[in-house]
Amino acid sequence: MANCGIGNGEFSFGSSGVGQNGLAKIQTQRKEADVCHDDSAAPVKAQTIDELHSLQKKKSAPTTPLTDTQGAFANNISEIERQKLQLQSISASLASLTRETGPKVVKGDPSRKHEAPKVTHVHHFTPTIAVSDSALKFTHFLYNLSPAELYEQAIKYEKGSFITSTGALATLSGAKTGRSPRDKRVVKDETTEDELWWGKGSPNIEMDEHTFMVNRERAVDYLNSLDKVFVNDQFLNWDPEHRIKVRIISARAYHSLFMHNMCIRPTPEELENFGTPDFTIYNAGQFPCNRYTHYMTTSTSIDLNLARREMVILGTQYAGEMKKGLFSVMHYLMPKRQILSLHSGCNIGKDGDVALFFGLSGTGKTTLSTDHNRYLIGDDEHCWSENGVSNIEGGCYAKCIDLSKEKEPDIWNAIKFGTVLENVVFDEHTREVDHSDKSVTENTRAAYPIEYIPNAKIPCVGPHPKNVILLACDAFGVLPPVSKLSLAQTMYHFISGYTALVAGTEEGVKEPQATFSACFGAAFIMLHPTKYAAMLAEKMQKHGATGWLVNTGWSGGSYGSGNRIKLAYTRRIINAIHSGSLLEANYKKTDVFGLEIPTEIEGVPSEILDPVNTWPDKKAYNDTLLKLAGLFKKNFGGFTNYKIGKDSKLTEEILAAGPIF
Ligand SMILES: Nc1ncnc2c1ncn2[C@@H]1O[C@H](COP(=O)(O)OP(=O)(O)O)[C@@H](O)[C@H]1O
Ligand SMILES: C=C(OP(=O)(O)O)C(=O)O
Ligand SMILES: [Ca+2]
Ligand SMILES: [Mn+2]
Repeated sequence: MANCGIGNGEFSFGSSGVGQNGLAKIQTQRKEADVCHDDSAAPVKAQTIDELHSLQKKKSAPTTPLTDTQGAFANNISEIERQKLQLQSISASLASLTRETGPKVVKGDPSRKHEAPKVTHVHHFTPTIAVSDSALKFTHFLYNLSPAELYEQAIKYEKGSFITSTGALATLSGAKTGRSPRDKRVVKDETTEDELWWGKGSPNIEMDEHTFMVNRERAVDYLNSLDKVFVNDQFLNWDPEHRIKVRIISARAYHSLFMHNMCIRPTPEELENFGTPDFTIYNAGQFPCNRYTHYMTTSTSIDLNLARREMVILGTQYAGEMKKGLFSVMHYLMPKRQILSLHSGCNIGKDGDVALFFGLSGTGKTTLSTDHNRYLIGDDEHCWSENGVSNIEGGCYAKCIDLSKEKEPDIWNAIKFGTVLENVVFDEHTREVDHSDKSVTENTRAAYPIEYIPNAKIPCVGPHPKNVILLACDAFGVLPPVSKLSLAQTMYHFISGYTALVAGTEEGVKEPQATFSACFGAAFIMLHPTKYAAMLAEKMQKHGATGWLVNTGWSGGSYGSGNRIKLAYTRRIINAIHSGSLLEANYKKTDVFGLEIPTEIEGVPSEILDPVNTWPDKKAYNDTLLKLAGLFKKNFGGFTNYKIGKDSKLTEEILAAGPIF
């Protein structure tokens, strides 16, 4: 028997018969010969506790197998050389540009002094004596840690980090729980002055190169002053021809795990050959910007410098800034290569039919692209090139407020070990998350690797889209649940980018409010909206894609009196689009917006398909419809002087595709 229970044998407080303070060994009646020995396993091969602990961990397996031609010795040399180059690269990234060349960097956790660092630091063999204290300090960096290592870092060192009952890492993003679009600045230089969209309606608030450098220095000095920083080297874009290498330097394990999940994770082999990143983010979000600095209006600044290929984050820890910041960069880089960048979700059916889901935050991109009957390509950011579509990211970022297992099972099940759960509330003992609790924010989020969705399509690429679905969460409750669009109407609604912003994702939005955001993502586009619109029209035409407008918002009245359209109905509408059955339905045309609406869809009550039926007060409906149409017209006024594409015929058609009243 291997189990020595109390009363069966002996128990003592010392290691020998007599305790250190001389207490006699406690003896039960049993004689020595009867003592039960646990001999079910061989004794550990260690003489000391430290030795025992050293047995627990083994070195990660070499990622590149030793080849016969190179031999172990040759490989060893190149491995040392490779690690030296990596240290130099990271030191260069963290360099102060006004003082010494770059900090002395050491790989590994400074708290684990007894574990010899994997590589010794880079020496700067300068004959001069260091002129600043910062030159004497080492910067420890934790490079592409695994989720388990990042969990330990977060739980040990970051307040507000806990493991939930399903294994996710609950974290707090601090004072900011949504993006800060009014604090996003872009360096205006000779090139970007002409290339980018500036002025009214543009998300690009200008800053000069010098101010960028002031903020960059502030962030770099802050990061170098810390005990350690996290470095992520990862990729964007699943299209191998147009893959972008990104480096994210951050102060929090939370940020490192978030980006581990959201960007494409390199294989060990890809990491060995990573080289110099194409773009670098300095996330010093815990540290504010300095309001005495020119252009700074708050303590928050998210600064993009395209010439330097760098982004600096000060004064916000909301992780979405990093993901959406990189999305802005892609909105600049990809169109230069004739590739259209899209703020859309994307999935593909079993027969290979691809659908895009455009929409602003909270309109349903993540919810509707995550469909148990289809393969998920991505939930938020895509490219459409000559080769078809590709996801930019390696993960999803789902809203969690009121998340239910029944309505969104795949997202629910993705909230497990490795997933970052932001700003949720949980039971202090059971660690069960209450997804209805808005105590911290309404914008609670889960960030998980895309393979946590069981039917993810990996690699995340697909052929040219068949359906282009424009999602609008209409808080006025007057847009039909679904309309079939002509190409001109698709372009009109794409450029308009209408929705009602749902509270939370952007700072300062407490109630849903009507908003127009060009290309369903004006906060992220860098060029004039008509550039993206022209590319979309050209691609839709060339590949014969059908446009649809789906209202995932209110029905039977505006926000406050009506109700949000049931997710189950929206899913059936979307199913009918995917299957092709909706294309064959009977249609009628609505007044004012001139939208083609189906008279019947399987599984959806026919009366809700024309919103006028759902409003008890018909006059209120008509007034609201005209009010919204007026808002559309006013907004589109800003675009009437632009030509879309080479074809002035299309431009005229688009102008005529808006509401008529
Ligand atoms: N009819 C509906 N269609 C889509 N989403 C709905 C609907 N009704 C409620 N929702 C909720 O709205 C939210 C949509 O958010 P999400 O899919 O994350 O938007 P996005 O990815 O576009 O930011 C989810 O919380 C979802 O549960
Ligand atoms: C992360 C965001 O994306 P979305 O809400 O579109 O999923 C955001 O807008 O901050
Ligand atoms: Ca989004
Ligand atoms: Mn989303």
